[in-house]
Amino acid sequence: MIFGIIVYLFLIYILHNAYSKYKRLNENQLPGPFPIPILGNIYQLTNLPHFDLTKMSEKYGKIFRIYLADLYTVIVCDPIIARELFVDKFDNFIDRPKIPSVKHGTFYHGTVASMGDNWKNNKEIVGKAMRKTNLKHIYQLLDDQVDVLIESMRTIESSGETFDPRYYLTKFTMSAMFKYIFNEDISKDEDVHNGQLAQLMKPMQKVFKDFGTGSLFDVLEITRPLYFLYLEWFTSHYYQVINFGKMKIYKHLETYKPDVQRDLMDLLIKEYGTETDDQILSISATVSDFFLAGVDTSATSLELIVMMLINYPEYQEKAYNEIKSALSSNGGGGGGGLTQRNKVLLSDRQSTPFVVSLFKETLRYKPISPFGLPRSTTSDIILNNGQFIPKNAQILINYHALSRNEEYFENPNQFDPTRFLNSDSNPAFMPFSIGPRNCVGSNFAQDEIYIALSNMILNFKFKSIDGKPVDETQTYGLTLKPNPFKVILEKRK
Ligand code: HEM
Repeated sequence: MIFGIIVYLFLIYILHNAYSKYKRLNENQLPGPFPIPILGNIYQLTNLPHFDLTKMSEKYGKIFRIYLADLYTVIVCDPIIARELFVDKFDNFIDRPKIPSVKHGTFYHGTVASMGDNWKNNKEIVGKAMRKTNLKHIYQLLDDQVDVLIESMRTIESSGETFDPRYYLTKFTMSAMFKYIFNEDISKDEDVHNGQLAQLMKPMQKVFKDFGTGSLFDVLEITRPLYFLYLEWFTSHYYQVINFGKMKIYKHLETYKPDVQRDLMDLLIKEYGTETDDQILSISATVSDFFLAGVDTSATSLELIVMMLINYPEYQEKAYNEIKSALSSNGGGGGGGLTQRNKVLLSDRQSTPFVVSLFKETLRYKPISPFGLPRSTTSDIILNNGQFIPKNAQILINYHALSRNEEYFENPNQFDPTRFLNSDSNPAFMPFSIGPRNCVGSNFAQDEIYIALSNMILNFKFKSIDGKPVDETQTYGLTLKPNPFKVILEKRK
């Protein structure tokens, strides 16, 4: 009897689920592959979904829909459409999907997870705080952190050991963020596996894993409420990151003076206030956003550039020669007088366009973030071409498809940094997204990556440990990482 009822309810559920996927939403609804009840189109995706979805766009066009289980998801593979959505019709695409993993931990506080007018308010506060810290202070802090990185590399080189780019570059971006937000120095000897770096790094890695792989329970409507409770009651890593931020707020408050701004935390305290739990959560969620969105992204970009420098030694030499000649002609700027400086500064960027192009081409050729962060529609909407997108649809930009689009890039499957030398901008190159909700840390990221990369190239030649090219395969996750590899460092004379 009970078994019969369960089977009956299950059949009703399947029928209802199928109906919700097969019913006609609008006469101009988006095309897309056939979804099955419950799983939708998940069964058509492999562990490299950005490739699968690029392939699908050959059949369904520049914009199409898939069902990730029950979540109606729009895949955008064209820069003009991306602009229409994220710039021209921005207000309709302002939100993030209201799924348990977005709500969990922050309850839609902070920058990444907030929605609508709350997001606008948060963005204004964070933008203001970042503009104020984006003065001389940030240049000095990046400079100091690069010194620590180069010193560690020198020690490795002189001891004959191999260099582990993931470990040291993550430590570099993590230390830069510690200095920027908390005004704290991380010493050369501190380990990412012990001490306070580890206190934050370990739970962050678990959060990346959860977000990166995604969960079926997040996208199945029937399991969402229980999944949210599971995340809240039985997982602790997101709260460890949030609580780390809270602990730092209280520590800051012990010495806080409203008219002195030591770091980003002081500015966030000033802008949000700390009288209510809500304000404290807003600050700690913002801090957690910066660590989660800004450490791994920059470290992975640097790791990928090092990989490309090894695999394309001719570009490594070209970059080195460009830096050397920029330092000779700009020699006095760093206090070196007539002698050549032995350190690259952010002010050298103008004189080293090839190094900048190397960074851009790596982000194009190997986008680190396959779909950026998902957006969600606030209402039904008709696009310029008449196509219909329903309310609460998830929107994903397929960055891989954009960067391999022949309409915008000649020989898109070729790694060629020179393509960015003569063109200031390409509408399909948007690694930091576009429109008012693009990456708030894009300037910070570009400064940090430039200063680390150029000084590494100036000081060392990178080689693979077996003389062969490094395997360029990337593993899918929140960021697309290469398989771990080690590097032989050769000191430049
Ligand atoms: C190479 C490095 C980076 C890349 C490629 C990158 C890319 C992105 C992308 C694609 C988005 C999604 C924007 C959207 O919804 O359309 C984003 C959002 C964000 N990024 Fe970055 N990012 C990088 C580094 C950073 C850094 C260093 C920080 C912090 C200093 C940061 C902080 C954020 C935040 C807070 C958001 C959420 C913005 C919002 O919801 O308003 N990112 N980033």
